Amino acid sequence: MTLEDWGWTPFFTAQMKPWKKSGWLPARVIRGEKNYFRVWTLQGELTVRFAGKIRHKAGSRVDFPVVGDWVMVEPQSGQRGIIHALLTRKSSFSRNLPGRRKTKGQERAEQQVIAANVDLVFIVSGLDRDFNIRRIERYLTLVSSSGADAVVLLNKTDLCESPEKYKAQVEEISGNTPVHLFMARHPGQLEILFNYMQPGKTIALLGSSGVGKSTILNGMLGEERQKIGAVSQADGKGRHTTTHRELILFPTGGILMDNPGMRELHLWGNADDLTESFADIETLAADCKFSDCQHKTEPGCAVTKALEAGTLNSERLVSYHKLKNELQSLTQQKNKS
Ligand SMILES: Nc1nc2c(ncn2[C@@H]2O[C@H](COP(=O)(O)OP(=O)(O)OP(=O)(O)O)[C@@H](O)[C@H]2O)c(=O)[nH]1
Ligand SMILES: [Zn+2]
Repeated sequence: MTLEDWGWTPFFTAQMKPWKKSGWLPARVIRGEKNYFRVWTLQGELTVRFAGKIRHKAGSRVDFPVVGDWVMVEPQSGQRGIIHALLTRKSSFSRNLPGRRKTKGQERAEQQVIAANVDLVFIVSGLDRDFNIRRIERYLTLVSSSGADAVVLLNKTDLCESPEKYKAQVEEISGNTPVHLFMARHPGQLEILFNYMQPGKTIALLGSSGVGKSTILNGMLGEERQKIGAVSQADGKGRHTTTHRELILFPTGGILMDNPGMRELHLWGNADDLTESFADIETLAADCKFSDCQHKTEPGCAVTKALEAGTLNSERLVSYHKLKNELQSLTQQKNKS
């Protein structure tokens, strides 16, 4: 196993310089427990703690390692070690923890990093009652602010009469993001996902509870075990509701992040993050008469014009305004804190 198999790239090599002679090892966080982390290094898996002095220096939660992070570890005896530094993240996946901290009675925005250095996110949505285009829009915005790429999986096609219609609806808003119809219960379909797996590439699944993330993950793990001829593992019953995040290295190449259902989806980012997920509206906005047009009642608004012409869906515009408000008020809260 090489560092590259675990996602190491020149981006991280460039950050290693100060520690070249330290004897510390680059390590990827594969699991975080309350007081320790499991990391992978070229010397195998280690159980490590966060050095006290960094813990003291770390100003906010953002500076604490999370699953997917690369850290510098001082190895110790007994497969243990100490984390001395956190390498800058290539991408990070955050949410806002609203109302967790108060400053002078005011709610303060607090960023919680959930996962780091994810390259690709499968946004999973069920084609049963769960389907909600506005939620997909929200997930697309969230992934876009993380710096990762996205793929939309519309799962449970067997429970839907006209899956193609939903696919077309999502393609209308997804820009360059690929959209696939999917049936997690059908093993033959997993190939669609394996096509995205590559050595060193970290993939995460995102979607509300019950959309089929665990089913997909178990399917992929099962298939992987068959591919490498491994005996089915002790947890052969299949895993149920996931309770922690961890990275799973596929011996045939690629890393999958097991991610618990994200129920609270509070965005973290700023209004610029909508540029990608709402490229259609942003493009129209370039033709508005006023550069600070809010696309509400202003004259010469190209967005309102598209709405009247029926080329822009009104619900999509409502969703845009809502997400924009949310991101703007988050920026205000951040500036206060
Ligand atoms: N009919 C049908 N059911 C599916 C499909 N994929 C998953 N399911 C079922 O949907 C239910 C929820 O699936 P899970 O894989 O547990 O969903 P999850 O997203 O991991 O949920 P959390 O762990 O709560 O986040 C299970 O009963 C699955 O068997 C599918 O393609 N078709
Ligand atoms: Zn406008």
